[in-house]
Amino acid sequence: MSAGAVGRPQRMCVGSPAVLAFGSNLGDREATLRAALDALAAEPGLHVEAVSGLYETPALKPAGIDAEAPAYLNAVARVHTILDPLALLALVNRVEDDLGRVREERWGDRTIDIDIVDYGGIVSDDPRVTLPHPRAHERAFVLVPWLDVDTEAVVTGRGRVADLAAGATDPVTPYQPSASWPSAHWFSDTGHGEARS
Ligand SMILES: Nc1ncnc2c1ncn2[C@@H]1O[C@H](COP(=O)(O)OP(=O)(O)OP(=O)(O)O)[C@@H](O)[C@H]1O
Ligand SMILES: Nc1nc2c(c(=O)[nH]1)N=C(CO)CN2
Repeated sequence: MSAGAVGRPQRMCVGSPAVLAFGSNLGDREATLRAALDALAAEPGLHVEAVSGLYETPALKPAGIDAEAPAYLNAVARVHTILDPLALLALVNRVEDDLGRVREERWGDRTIDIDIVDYGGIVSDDPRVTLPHPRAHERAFVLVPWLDVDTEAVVTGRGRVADLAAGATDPVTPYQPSASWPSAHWFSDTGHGEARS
């Protein structure tokens, strides 16, 4: 045992930090996002450390912004998890399925979408879970909420989230959540949701 270790409280830090992006443009969007957060927070292998505010964003489709489609609410959460990337993907896919996600057209309207934006800064070209998320660096609807939970965040290989957000052109409007939407440091200390004041 090294000198100085005796008697000093040690915090074990196993697992990896990860960043999840959430979007919803069908149904009760805020309630669905909140249900997704609650479902993830109830998982023993994952700790939700911080949750962004909500942002309303026009739907981005393969042909560009679609002003006729229902607008999204987007949010980002910073988590810590002992799940590896594929297990984390399986978990978020299960949460999506439980919340009525239907997979039809690419970038089609959906009750819930959960993407793994970053996992410990690693780079992977596995098509099942590409890291960092291959389009996160160009999406203001990911970058702006991400800044809420980590002002110093970096997209591996792309640069600082703050700089990328400043250069992204898709419109993002802060959305006033209900009183029960979690504060930015939800779960960080107590493990229980604390409402945004
Ligand atoms: N980082 C990642 N996070 C989530 N899914 C990923 C990731 N990398 C690859 N995938 C794969 O992408 C596939 C399609 O996912 P999904 O239907 O959520 O895409 P999308 O949300 O419509 O589009 P986009 O990926 O542009 O956000 C999934 O089957 C999943 O295996
Ligand atoms: N505004 C907005 N547009 C999207 C979003 C999203 O979360 N927000 N997600 C998509 C596929 O992941 C496609 N288009």
